Amino acid sequence: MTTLLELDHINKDYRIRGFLDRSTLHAVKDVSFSLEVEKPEIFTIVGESGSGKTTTARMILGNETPTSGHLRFMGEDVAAIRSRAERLKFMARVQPIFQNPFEAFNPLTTLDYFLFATAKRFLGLKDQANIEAATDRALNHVGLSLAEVRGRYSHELSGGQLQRIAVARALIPEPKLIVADEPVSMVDASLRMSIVNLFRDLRDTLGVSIIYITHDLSTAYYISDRVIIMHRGDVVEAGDAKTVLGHPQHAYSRALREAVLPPDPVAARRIIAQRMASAKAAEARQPG
Ligand SMILES: Nc1ncnc2c1ncn2[C@@H]1O[C@H](COP(=O)(O)OP(=O)(O)OP(=O)(O)O)[C@@H](O)[C@H]1O
Repeated sequence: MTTLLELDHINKDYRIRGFLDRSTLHAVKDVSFSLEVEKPEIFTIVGESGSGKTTTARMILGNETPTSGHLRFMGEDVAAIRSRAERLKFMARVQPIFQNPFEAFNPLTTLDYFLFATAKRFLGLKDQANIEAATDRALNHVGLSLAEVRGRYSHELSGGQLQRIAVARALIPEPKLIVADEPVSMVDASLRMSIVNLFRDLRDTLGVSIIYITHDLSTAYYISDRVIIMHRGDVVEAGDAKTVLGHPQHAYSRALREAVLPPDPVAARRIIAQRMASAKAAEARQPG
């Protein structure tokens, strides 16, 4: 087996400068996991707001450097990538998909422009026919074609369609890993499943692995192969998705599963804290 991605005891601290003092925020604490080339999978990171999911994603994408630990992609330490050429090669193989597809595309420019620019930058293509062929191929993987997208602006499409195009853009460089940070939270509820189903198709047809970051347990349960649950920077549970999400062991994971969380993060956090307190109280009442 060849290791695609390895997080080896990763920590990320931020120095917080207060009015009078400084403190350290441990955003990610001792996270370790790895993905294999030969076994493409949907690896999901679940947690509420502030649990360290995005920081972990940013480190995997090479946009943040771990405070300690090693993050390796295809055996190479990501923090050691220095040259522009090496960086471009890494970026082609590890592609991001972000939460808000409307922010991903400049509203004043047609969508095909971005797709062509990606093909030129990462595939080094110069000939327009080749650029268009690569773009069309990527769009076909998400159920679209260049003919449907050509000349259109982001405001002409729905969030769901636009997120599909964002997935197509990520596919153009032929990545081995996609890091999707809350990719469906701004998409209409009725279209969420179709986007996550797409991830499953990409895993199976293209052999691409996906790090799926979400606070949505239902899509996580439905598509994930493996899952880790993060809480305040710690991995509190890890393993096969159906086992972890179906039979959560940790009080926080159980609270997450049982909570039907409101969209307001403060209210969601309050509910989780209440449920954890009652779970702890129930555990304390258990004899032995
Ligand atoms: N650049 C930064 N400087 C200081 N603190 C940061 C920075 N980035 C993140 N943090 C803090 O690190 C913690 C983890 O944040 P992170 O964004 O990784 O969580 P998250 O689970 O992705 O939440 P969300 O879904 O809200 O993005 C939070 O307390 C956050 O405020």
